[in-house]
Amino acid sequence: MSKPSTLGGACIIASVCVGAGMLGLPSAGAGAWTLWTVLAISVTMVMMTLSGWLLLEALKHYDFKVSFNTITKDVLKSKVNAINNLSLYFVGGILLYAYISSSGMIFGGIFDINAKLASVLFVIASSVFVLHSTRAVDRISVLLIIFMAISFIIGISGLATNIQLPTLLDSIDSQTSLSPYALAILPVALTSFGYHHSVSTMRDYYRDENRAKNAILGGTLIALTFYVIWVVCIFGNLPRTQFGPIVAAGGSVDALMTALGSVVSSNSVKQALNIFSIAAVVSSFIGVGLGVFDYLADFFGFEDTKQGRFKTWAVTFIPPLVFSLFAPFGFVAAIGLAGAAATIWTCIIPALLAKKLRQRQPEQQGFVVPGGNVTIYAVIIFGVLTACFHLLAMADVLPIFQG
Ligand SMILES: N[C@@H](Cc1ccccc1)C(=O)O
Repeated sequence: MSKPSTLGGACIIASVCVGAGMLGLPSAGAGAWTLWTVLAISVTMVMMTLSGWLLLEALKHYDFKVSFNTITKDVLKSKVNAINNLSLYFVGGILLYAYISSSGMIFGGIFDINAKLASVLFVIASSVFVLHSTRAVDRISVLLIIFMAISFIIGISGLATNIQLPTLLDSIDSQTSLSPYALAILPVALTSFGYHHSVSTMRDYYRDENRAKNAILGGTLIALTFYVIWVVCIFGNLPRTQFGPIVAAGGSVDALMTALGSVVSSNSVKQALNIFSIAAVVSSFIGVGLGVFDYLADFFGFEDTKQGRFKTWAVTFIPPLVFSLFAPFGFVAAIGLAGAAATIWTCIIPALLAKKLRQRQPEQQGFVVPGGNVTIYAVIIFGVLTACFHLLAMADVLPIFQG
């Protein structure tokens, strides 16, 4: 059998990364604008790659099939593992919540119905695939990814040819200092580079840490490339001053698309961007939904029968739906909150695992992340600060861009 290619694994990691975070980046970065946003996402990419590598290094002491859950329980004990699991579930739940809220607004607008009714109909229609089987999700995902790829290319090339340098660099409004806004991007950027539940899958896929390491780096590099193109194309077309209504709408995807629609003259580019955003929301909803579904089925011990799957469906989708109907609080805020929680299992726990295992076995063989303890502390500090930035932004302590 031929060995799996590094590029294949890199694409898997990139497709796990690309999702809600990417859709939230333009609104989260509007305050800091192009240069600071690109800097913030680049720093995040480096830290999130290192944290994935630290998890990989920790896993090398175990069997290829060993998962995140098992290693955390073994090295850091049950209490920390419970926190790890809780934050994993929380991130899945809040991402579903964000998708349900934005799909309600998108489809409510398209079909001219109430957004809440649209959310309910969206959940029923899309979660059917998850309820049916992983195979159904696999099929529909391929279709959605084809739609996404084509519409992304058309939409982005339409935007790219229309980039205005003064808009991109915000040189008209050079008086305002943009740097204080850069901190608020980090939680959303952290979400956009979250892939860490797939690290053990990658290791088992290659059965070689060094190749898995390259696939992870390749994946985060592909994601970074997408994000930079995405942000530059949007910031080069939509002036910073026009982000006011988008920020006021909580950075929702449909508000972003409406604003883009007003500055893009080509109808086909407008349509392509709309199709892209819908396909991105639906595919991420189904992808994250399947992850949470499998996780909860295992957690509650629900069987893989019709009745069992229905129970799992209910615990997976009803809580985020109910929250989005009764407590809507904005897309970007939800994505940032996901980042603040994800930092636990994407930065802090991987660094602690590697640290503990380096102490346990000072004579290290095989894959070791470069930089010694400096890398470990840098990842932990980055993770803690990112969570703090989100909490500070929520408490109105960090400057928030209002447009
Ligand atoms: N990166 C994913 C979400 C995610 C976060 C954390 C871990 C795994 C996945 C997205 O932006 O949609």
